[in-house]
Amino acid sequence: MELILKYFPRLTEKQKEQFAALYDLYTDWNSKINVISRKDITNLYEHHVLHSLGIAKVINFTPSTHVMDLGTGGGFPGIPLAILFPETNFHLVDSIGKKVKVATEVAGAIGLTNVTFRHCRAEEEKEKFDFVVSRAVMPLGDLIKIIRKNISQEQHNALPNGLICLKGGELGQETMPVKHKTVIYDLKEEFDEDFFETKKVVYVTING
Ligand SMILES: C[S@@+](CC[C@H](N)C(=O)[O-])C[C@H]1O[C@@H](n2cnc3c(N)ncnc32)[C@H](O)[C@@H]1O
Repeated sequence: MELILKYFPRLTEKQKEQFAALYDLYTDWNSKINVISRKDITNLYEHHVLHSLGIAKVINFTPSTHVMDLGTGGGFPGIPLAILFPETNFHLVDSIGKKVKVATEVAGAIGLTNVTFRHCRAEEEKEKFDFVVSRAVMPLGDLIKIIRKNISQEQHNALPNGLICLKGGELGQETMPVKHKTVIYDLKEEFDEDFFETKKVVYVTING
């Protein structure tokens, strides 16, 4: 939890309480329904919460922005982002119902009111959003094909609408989209911990 304050020092008391509550909630839910590797639960704040918040080092979502988290699993990056941006709306989608249940239960327990959930394949989701965020779901090219239909034309943010994903060191093997403006941010520039040495945020403009 101190780790989150190290990089996001201006949290409100409510946000601090919400972040602090995640440890017990995820430890409990993860023992029943596996949403993160069991060995990794002690690294929850570094590997999952702070990693999710890497997106906030790239963009400050304006209030009433609509964001879809594609393949949210137990709620990453959607839940940490929803805590950090309480006036932004997050729609968390996953094709596995029991994972959506964990995300729903955690969000309910900490009183998040800016999140909605849907158990479906993202291919079936027809709503429009300003941004789609995603971590560890599928290669960039496949993501772009699926979410092109979901990106709204109306712009409300400093960056044009598009896709923002968290990627690991495997990025070298991924084909970069040729038709879309793409910017890669190194999280090692933002966070000192070794875990972030190879971690990137990839931002792809769609309808910019
Ligand atoms: C490796 S997990 C990552 C979960 C979460 N984003 C995280 O980082 O902890 C990938 C998730 O993507 C979901 N997924 C894969 N393809 C999907 C699709 N087409 N539509 C919705 N969810 C999908 C899977 O059900 C799974 O929960």
